[in-house]
Amino acid sequence: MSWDLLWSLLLACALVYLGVQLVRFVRADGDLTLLWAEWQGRRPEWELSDMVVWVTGASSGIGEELAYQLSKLGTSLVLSSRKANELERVKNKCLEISNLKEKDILVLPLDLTDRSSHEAATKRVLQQFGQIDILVNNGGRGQRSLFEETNLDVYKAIMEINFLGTISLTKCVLPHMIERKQGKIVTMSSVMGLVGAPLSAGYAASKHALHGFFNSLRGELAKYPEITVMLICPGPVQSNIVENAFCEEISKKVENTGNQDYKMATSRCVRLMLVSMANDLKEAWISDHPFLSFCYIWQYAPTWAMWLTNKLGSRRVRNFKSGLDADSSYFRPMKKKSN
Ligand SMILES: NC(=O)c1ccc[n+]([C@@H]2O[C@H](COP(=O)([O-])OP(=O)(O)OC[C@H]3O[C@@H](n4cnc5c(N)ncnc54)[C@H](O)[C@@H]3O)[C@@H](O)[C@H]2O)c1
Repeated sequence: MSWDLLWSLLLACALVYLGVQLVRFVRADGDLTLLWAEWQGRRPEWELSDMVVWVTGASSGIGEELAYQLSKLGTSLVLSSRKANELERVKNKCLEISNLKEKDILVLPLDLTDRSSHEAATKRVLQQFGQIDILVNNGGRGQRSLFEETNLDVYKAIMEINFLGTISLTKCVLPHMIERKQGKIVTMSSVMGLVGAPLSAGYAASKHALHGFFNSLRGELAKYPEITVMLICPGPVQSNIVENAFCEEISKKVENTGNQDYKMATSRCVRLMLVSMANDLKEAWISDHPFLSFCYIWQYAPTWAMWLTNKLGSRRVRNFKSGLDADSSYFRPMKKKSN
């Protein structure tokens, strides 16, 4: 074989390899550490069964799906949110689809804003299971309104739920994890904890606050290497988040919740959360493109990202002002992975 032929073959192989990597990157729905963990890392099925997991916001959306996927892994569950009936519904479905028994699932209604109740709730969980291996701080609310038109009470309320409620529950559970020198504190942030976007200033602020808080707390816990502090940052995911979002006034509801087809399937988001938990990832970005690439641009070229945000954001605001769903008119439904 001549050298020319050999070089051509090598070049062709290299191009195919680069092509495959490019396609992988374009189809990616997680950051690079997460994709690596999914490909080569520990399986949730090996790591998470037999644990006790406390999920807040378990009555709908991501928290509800998390309860289902965890139940199939055999984890004991504590299901919390404000809505007892909905939690019972989720519990019954968990019992139906898994081998868990009645005693393995505790329904524990809890309001994140009622901070004085968090200590007693923690005691109740310990009384039932004797331990908490994972706390998933998932409960939260979105916001969709312009700053100029939004009452300050809305910003106060969103910080009470998404930030103060989350750190209050963490403060109650952490001493128990420290005593055992092990545990995982998994907090639901968002792509909006990494970037900003018009109409969501209060929501983005509450999620950015979680990053500042938990990234600092992780340092304080460095002497307990078996305690992991994790931040999960999903892009748009199918759930009730828009329906439940705050608007200009506390009592007002979002008028047009729009079409959810373009969003990531809830089951896929939760599968990637489980992979992140099994592999102790400190931060995981879970999102389809273009939101995922937006996170990279925001990190590496913030000024360009902000220029882009202004371009795309002004259309978002226009949609919102004309009564359309702010987002869905941007995106064509994309073919999605379901798990
Ligand atoms: N769906 C998305 O596009 C998306 C993207 C990024 C991050 N998130 C985050 O995921 C988490 C779950 O949201 P979701 O999308 O499933 O929305 P969702 O509205 O379907 O679920 C929110 C859950 O939080 C609970 N909750 C709300 N206020 C509460 C309170 N005061 N006390 C206790 N529980 C309360 C609700 O009852 C519900 O169970 C939230 O923290 C949200 O910010 C969602």
